[in-house]
Amino acid sequence: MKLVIKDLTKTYKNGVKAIDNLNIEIGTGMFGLLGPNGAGKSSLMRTIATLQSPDSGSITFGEINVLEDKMALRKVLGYLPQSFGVYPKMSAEALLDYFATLKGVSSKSERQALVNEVLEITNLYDVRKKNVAGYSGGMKQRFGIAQLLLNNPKLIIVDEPTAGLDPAERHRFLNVLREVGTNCTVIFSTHIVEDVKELCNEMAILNGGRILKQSTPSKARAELVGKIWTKVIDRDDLEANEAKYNILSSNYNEDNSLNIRVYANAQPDDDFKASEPQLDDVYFIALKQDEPVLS
Ligand SMILES: Nc1ncnc2c1ncn2[C@@H]1O[C@H](COP(=O)(O)OP(=O)(O)OP(=O)(O)O)[C@@H](O)[C@H]1O
Repeated sequence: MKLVIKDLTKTYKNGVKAIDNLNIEIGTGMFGLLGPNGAGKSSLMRTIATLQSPDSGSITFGEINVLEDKMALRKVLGYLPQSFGVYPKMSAEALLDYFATLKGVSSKSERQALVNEVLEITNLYDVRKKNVAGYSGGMKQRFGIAQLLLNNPKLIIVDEPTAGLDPAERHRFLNVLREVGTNCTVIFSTHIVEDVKELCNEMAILNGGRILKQSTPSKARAELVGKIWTKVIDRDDLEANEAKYNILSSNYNEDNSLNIRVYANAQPDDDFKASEPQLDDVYFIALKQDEPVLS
């Protein structure tokens, strides 16, 4: 099923235009929505999840007119918000059983089978008897996925789920999401380029409430072949180089020199070496091209 968003706009009461005439089509699979803080990711996700209304535009998911038939969308939606709030002192197993009851699964044995299944998928089965309130950040995020899987969603929205997770927990979380995302539409928002690289078959870069680019990670990188150049410079020369070249990023080397990555259609000068394009380059170029031109 395809999610189609047309001419979507949302301005908050304080005058901030968080979504600005946004158009996008998202098909089955893992879709990464990449953007810096304040880009409008949460606003877009909350709007798709029917938790807030836009000023104008349309959203359809398959046959469902999302803005007009909110209940129909909610039946097929699994949503993990950026912060889930406070958990009661209940075991994961008991809490999931309670959620399943709320979702209308009245048979105890059916609930048990369902709860066990989602605990297995999210790798929480061994810790099912522990209080969710005492779970680590990563376990809580996986629990968030377990609860949304209870109603077998066709559209899953997860808002910056890896923020604040340590590398091992992040890895475990991404593995769970990868498994979940094989036969439905998963929209995953993040400001971490690496998340998209590891997980998503489609991606879009969002800033200022607009889609700057939509592509696949590999296509987006392929477009930059022959256009990314690196050079080692003295750290004191950064400003001079910034004035001369289109620098995308710079990293310190052990000897305190800097490795700069530059975007240019041809080798800027003899000291530059061609470099294989990375997804970070795609992201930084999209954001740079979106910067207002100062006069
Ligand atoms: N309820 C609100 N009222 C007013 N302004 C808001 C509200 N929610 C978000 N904003 C503003 O809208 C813009 C987009 O915010 P949003 O939270 O959608 O971005 P984001 O990409 O999810 O960023 P972050 O990663 O920081 O959550 C920001 O300028 C933010 O300050």
